[in-house]
Amino acid sequence: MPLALCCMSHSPLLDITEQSPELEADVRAALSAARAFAEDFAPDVVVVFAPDHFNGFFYRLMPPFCVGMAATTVGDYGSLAGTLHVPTGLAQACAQAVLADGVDLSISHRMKLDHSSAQPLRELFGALDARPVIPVFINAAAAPLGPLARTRQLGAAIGRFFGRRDERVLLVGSGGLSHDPPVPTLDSAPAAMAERLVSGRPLTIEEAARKHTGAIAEGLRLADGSSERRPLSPAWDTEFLSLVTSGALTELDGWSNDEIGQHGSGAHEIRAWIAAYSALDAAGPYEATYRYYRPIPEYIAGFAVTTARPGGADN
Ligand SMILES: O=C(O)CCc1cccc(O)c1O
Ligand SMILES: [Fe+2]
Repeated sequence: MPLALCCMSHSPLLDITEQSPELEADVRAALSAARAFAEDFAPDVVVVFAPDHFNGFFYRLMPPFCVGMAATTVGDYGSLAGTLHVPTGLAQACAQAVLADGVDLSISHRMKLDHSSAQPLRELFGALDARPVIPVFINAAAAPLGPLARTRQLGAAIGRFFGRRDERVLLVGSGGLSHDPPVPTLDSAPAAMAERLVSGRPLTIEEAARKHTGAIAEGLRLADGSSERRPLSPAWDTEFLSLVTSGALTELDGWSNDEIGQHGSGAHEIRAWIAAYSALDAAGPYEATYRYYRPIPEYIAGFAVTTARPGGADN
């Protein structure tokens, strides 16, 4: 029953670039607040809702949602590579309960995750395997995407499952908010890259290096105003944060994917937040206990960190 939540944006540029001391200290303080919250809550299990950037999920078989029974991270952009400690029996019971509750999902006994899972686990716990983790993939990069309502229902079903149990569960959502990072799409990628988006072959060393330098260069352009990618949308980000932190989750059902995409291809990652907040919401009213937001072009991210726990309204 005891649930708590921590949602945070991610960006590989947080790890692989050096920014002004002021910016780095500001972001570090927010991540430290999240870490203190997680440590204080001392979860028995962590559910990480995270997208993927064509590192673990490909068009040869692209599910909208997938719960991992066992999982490793690929170490893209120098993020932590290794094996998660997935409580397989609990993950199976969770998947079973979600299916019984009316939301279809896939499962994987060999799930691959990227920086979107590795970064929050490192920031919150210092390691991939410090706590039992159930990874939940939420497709946000590979069109077509379903309606936000289905992501909300997925989160709610997971929240109802844990609401009937005794484990202390930290719900983690990773990604967003507005941002338009240089992630390929099947429609627009050159042939060799499009083939990889389908087959899932590993990036060559040269391709990985180009992706790395390309992301760094894009962050510099976004920060100096010369980028041709979509700008960050602080007003939209703030509206989103107000909705999720106030419990107005069903209002998001009216947000279309076309409109969300106006705020960058990465803006679809708000799905991870919606799933995590909906899981918390399923257990009753909640209150946000921490909220950080800063548009950070240097990181290509409308960068937010929030924590929440049951409370407010009826409590
Ligand atoms: O994996 C990729 O290629 C995209 C990585 C990436 C870059 C900037 C900001 C992000 O939030 C992000 O995820
Ligand atoms: Fe991302």
